[in-house]
Amino acid sequence: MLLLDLNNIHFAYPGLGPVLEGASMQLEPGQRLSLVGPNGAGKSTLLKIIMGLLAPEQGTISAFGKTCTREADFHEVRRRIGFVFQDADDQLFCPTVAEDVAFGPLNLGKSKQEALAIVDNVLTRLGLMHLRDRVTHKLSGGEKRLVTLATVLAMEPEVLILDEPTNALDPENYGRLTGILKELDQAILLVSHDPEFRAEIAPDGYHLKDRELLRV
Ligand SMILES: Nc1ncnc2c1ncn2[C@@H]1O[C@H](COP(=O)(O)OP(=O)(O)OP(=O)(O)O)[C@@H](O)[C@H]1O
Repeated sequence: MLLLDLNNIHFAYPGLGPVLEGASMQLEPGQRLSLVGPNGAGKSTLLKIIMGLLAPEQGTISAFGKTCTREADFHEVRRRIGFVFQDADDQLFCPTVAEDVAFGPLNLGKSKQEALAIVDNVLTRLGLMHLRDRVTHKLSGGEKRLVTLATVLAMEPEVLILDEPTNALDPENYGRLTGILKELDQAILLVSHDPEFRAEIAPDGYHLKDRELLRV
């Protein structure tokens, strides 16, 4: 079963020229793919289409073997795909790190005790226990990036989508991130302008060029 199967996607923002014209891509279980292309090519737009935040004018999106058409279909997609946004501030909104990491599991119906166990488990795995009780908005940019990844992993997603995950990371935290990603079993789709990072995590993938996706 394909985790993601996009076929012939066409998309334009209202009143503007086309961003995607016949884009197709597939993601298989355990696969790690990168998505590259110049600034403004439409990478973030494509990720938003996958998550059902933008609707294509033409084409089909299947996730986990099911065609997604209605908004309700994408609720399941958003539960099963963990999306790490480009800007951590869009994703962290609780007073403390522990509360931010617990938010997703609590939302999925876990008890307070279960959620706290998940918080300690995920933060320990990522080597971030020292940040557990810190005030989220006072963290550094790099710390926020890693905490964002913790909030996403706490929900045990089946696929991870990472938009420029190495932004704001110093060499130590860059190394920590690559170490974490290599350990994960989840399929990964990552957008990154960093060739060293792509070579390490997802050397294969798609190039978004002339509004289409080419396998590279
Ligand atoms: N909400 C919007 N309304 C109108 N146009 C938009 C909107 N969001 C993006 N665009 C335009 O759509 C095109 C694709 O943008 P997108 O953000 O998907 O590119 P990208 O490949 O992710 O770029 P980058 O590498 O700079 O992050 C750009 O020309 C951008 O200006």
